[in-house]
Amino acid sequence: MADTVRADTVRLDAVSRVYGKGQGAVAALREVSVNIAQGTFTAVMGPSGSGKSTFLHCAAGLDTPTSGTVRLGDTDLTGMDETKLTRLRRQRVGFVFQAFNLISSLTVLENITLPLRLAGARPDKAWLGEIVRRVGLEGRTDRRPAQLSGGQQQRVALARALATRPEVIFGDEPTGALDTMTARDVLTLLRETVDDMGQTVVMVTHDPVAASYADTVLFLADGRIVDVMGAPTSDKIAERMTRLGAWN
Ligand SMILES: Nc1ncnc2c1ncn2[C@@H]1O[C@H](COP(=O)(O)OP(=O)(O)OP(=O)(O)O)[C@@H](O)[C@H]1O
Repeated sequence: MADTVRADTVRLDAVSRVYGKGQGAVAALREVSVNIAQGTFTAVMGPSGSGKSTFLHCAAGLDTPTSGTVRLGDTDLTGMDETKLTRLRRQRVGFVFQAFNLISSLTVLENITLPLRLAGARPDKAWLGEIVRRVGLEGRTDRRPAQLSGGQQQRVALARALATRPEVIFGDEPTGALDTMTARDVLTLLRETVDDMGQTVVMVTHDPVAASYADTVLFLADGRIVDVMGAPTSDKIAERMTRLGAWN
């Protein structure tokens, strides 16, 4: 597949995000440009305050850049009103957060199908069965989130993110609340969605081991992409982060 040309799923061109005005203004992103190809797994790392969350929020249509453009496939998000952005996020983007963000009064299956119902789409039973099986939740779909372990809850969140067949899944520290072994299971699942299902995943993380599951690691410092690493290993990532002063 090395000679296959992949389309870009997410594309940022000269994206800047400035919070506040005048003397107190903070440039969280400075002219960031990056293309993220379909069917790839990208990790975003950088010291605290380097702009990782801002990057993710701008790329996912949760925040609007001060300047520059963000594209999802052929769609330019710049200038979209909140109603259109909400629809786009529901139908074309999946999210996995550190805190799982499941609804405690709903069953596992109801949580998984919630984005579909919000988007007014009819759940495709075969597809739901496939993702429930993939994330290893067979036989648990009638439970409530509180009856599941943290790792199982994050699997529900991943299944929920996959339910609408999104063009991209954004993860914000998706393994941040999990113990090491459980985190590895969830990372393996994310990796499999990329390798087996052609999913595109973009994940912010502080953890070099988590980032090593990606194809590419983007390093942010002071609002800029300062390095891009292919074929990452946790040692190479940790060394790069040390040079960025992340752990001083
Ligand atoms: N709503 C806001 N108002 C003002 N400044 C903000 C706001 N959100 C973020 N910032 C500033 O923008 C910069 C980048 O923040 P961001 O949260 O994107 O960094 P981060 O790399 O995700 O940090 P962390 O690893 O600590 O979560 C920081 O200087 C932060 O203080």
